[in-house]
Amino acid sequence: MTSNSPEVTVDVVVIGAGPTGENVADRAVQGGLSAAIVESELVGGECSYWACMPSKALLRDAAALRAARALPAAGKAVTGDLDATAVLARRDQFTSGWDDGGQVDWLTGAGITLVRGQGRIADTRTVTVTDADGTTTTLHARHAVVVATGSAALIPPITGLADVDPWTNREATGATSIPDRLAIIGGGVVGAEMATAFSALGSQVSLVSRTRVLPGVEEFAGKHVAEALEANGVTIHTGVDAVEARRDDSGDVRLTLSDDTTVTADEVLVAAGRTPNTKDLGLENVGLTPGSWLEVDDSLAVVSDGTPVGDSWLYAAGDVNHRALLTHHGKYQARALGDLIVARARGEEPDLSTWGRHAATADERAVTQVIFTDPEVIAVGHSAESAKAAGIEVGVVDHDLGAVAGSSLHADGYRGQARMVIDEQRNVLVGFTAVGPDTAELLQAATIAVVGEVPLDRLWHAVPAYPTISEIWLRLLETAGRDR
Ligand SMILES: Cc1cc2nc3c(=O)[nH]c(=O)nc-3n(C[C@H](O)[C@H](O)[C@H](O)COP(=O)(O)OP(=O)(O)OC[C@H]3O[C@@H](n4cnc5c(N)ncnc54)[C@H](O)[C@@H]3O)c2cc1C
Ligand SMILES: NC(=O)c1ccc[n+]([C@@H]2O[C@H](COP(=O)([O-])OP(=O)(O)OC[C@H]3O[C@@H](n4cnc5c(N)ncnc54)[C@H](O)[C@@H]3O)[C@@H](O)[C@H]2O)c1
Repeated sequence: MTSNSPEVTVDVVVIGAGPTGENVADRAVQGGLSAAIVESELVGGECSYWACMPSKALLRDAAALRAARALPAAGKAVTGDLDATAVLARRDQFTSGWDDGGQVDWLTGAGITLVRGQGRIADTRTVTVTDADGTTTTLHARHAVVVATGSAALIPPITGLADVDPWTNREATGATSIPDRLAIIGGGVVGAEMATAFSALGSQVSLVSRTRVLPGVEEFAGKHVAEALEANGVTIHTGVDAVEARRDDSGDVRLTLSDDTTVTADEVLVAAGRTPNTKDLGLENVGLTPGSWLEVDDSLAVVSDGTPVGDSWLYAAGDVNHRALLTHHGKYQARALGDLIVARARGEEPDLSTWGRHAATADERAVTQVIFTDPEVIAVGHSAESAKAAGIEVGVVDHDLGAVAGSSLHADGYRGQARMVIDEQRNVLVGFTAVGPDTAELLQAATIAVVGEVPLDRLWHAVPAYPTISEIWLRLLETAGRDR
């Protein structure tokens, strides 16, 4: 840093302008504080350009086509295959051609100062930002520094993998053409969604996973997705690791699996989990370990050995704190945290009670997720297994989602399943999972039931309209029985 490098003092400095960082800064400004946000790549973060939005744009046309083909007359009206070029062009619209001008306009309009460059924590409440020209700006925060730097694809230590130029989520969501053969390492959410997308767009997909498909959700949901992927021509290898990768002279990638099987492909996508963006963040300057996830307390203050760093000036939200690697949970944390920083700046005590204004209670009790595979998976709160592990007296109620009038009207041969996980002592829902075509929009009803801790007796009065897929609620309640 040179002596004449710019110095700026604001109330709050946020490092990382992904969905989380943008929302923390916005809440702080709405609360009357000044905020600067530091971004080394594109304002909008991974979600806007290489994750949620482009991946869903790659999936949407195929989902619409499937829905039409599940009906006899509409199916007859649909001829031909998906136009992959048109799908990629629509994806480009959603990423604005990887130009963040629109999001920068939003930031500016919200009264947030954008500082472009790599942010590093230099000292207590001090962040240095080095831009592409090497110029360093020093930002001083009167109240708080928030780390919202997100995560990147984890590249596992597989022999030869780095040498085959593997795709990560960035190359997959930004693909400019569809490979004839795509091998995917990882059967989690990214692997399953990208297998759905690329198989529909014309790739011959091989999915390799150490675990079952979608290990993070109830087993029945992953099973439905795996069966559908196989029915769509995806070859699935579960219970195996990819142990070696080589690209031969013809350009083919050969993956050797732990059961000695070989998978040959044109490209290999690594979807084996995430690593925190904390390697080059100056964590060592405040006694933290570079490259680690940032552990936080209930106020989202970064802790080291269980104790907040300094006097709780350093916070972490979004993927980087590893609570729930989902955009909407990062934004939820951001709203609580932005308001908490404002409260503390005003000398007010934050409300960190369960479901209190400044507590991110849903991260523990009601994480919500939609997995946009074929069929879709929705989940909120506990699975049966996680509820048992949490010491809850669990009641599990399952029902065939296809055996509902609304489902049978929705699509011929509709297949799916739904599960309620009940806390028997309190007679409330603590978890809900469903798998089936077009279930995404059912999730919020379940979320309200879980977050509202609505007694099952009262849920009987939430009358689902006939004939909708939501009638699954009535079927589940009937299966659970009214005299509980
Ligand atoms: C393929 C894929 C699909 C996904 N789909 C969904 C989905 O459908 N729904 C969903 O809810 N979630 C989805 N996710 C997860 C979602 O993308 C993340 O949870 C979300 O992006 C996290 O937001 P964030 O703001 O914490 O971090 P990010 O979006 O990663 O943003 C962090 C920002 O910080 C910047 N940054 C990092 N380090 C520095 C530094 N030192 N200085 C300055 N700037 C820095 C980065 O450039 C980035 O812009 C998906 C993920 C993947 C990989
Ligand atoms: N729709 C959504 O909400 C959505 C979509 C995509 C991603 N995401 C989020 O992004 C995060 C990352 O997703 P992800 O799929 O990368 O990670 P993940 O942790 O969900 O799954 C990783 C998978 O890779 C497997 N694996 C790891 N190393 C392996 C190896 N060497 N060989 C074979 N298999 C291996 C694991 O067993 C696991 O099945 C998730 O937490 C998810 O919440 C969300």
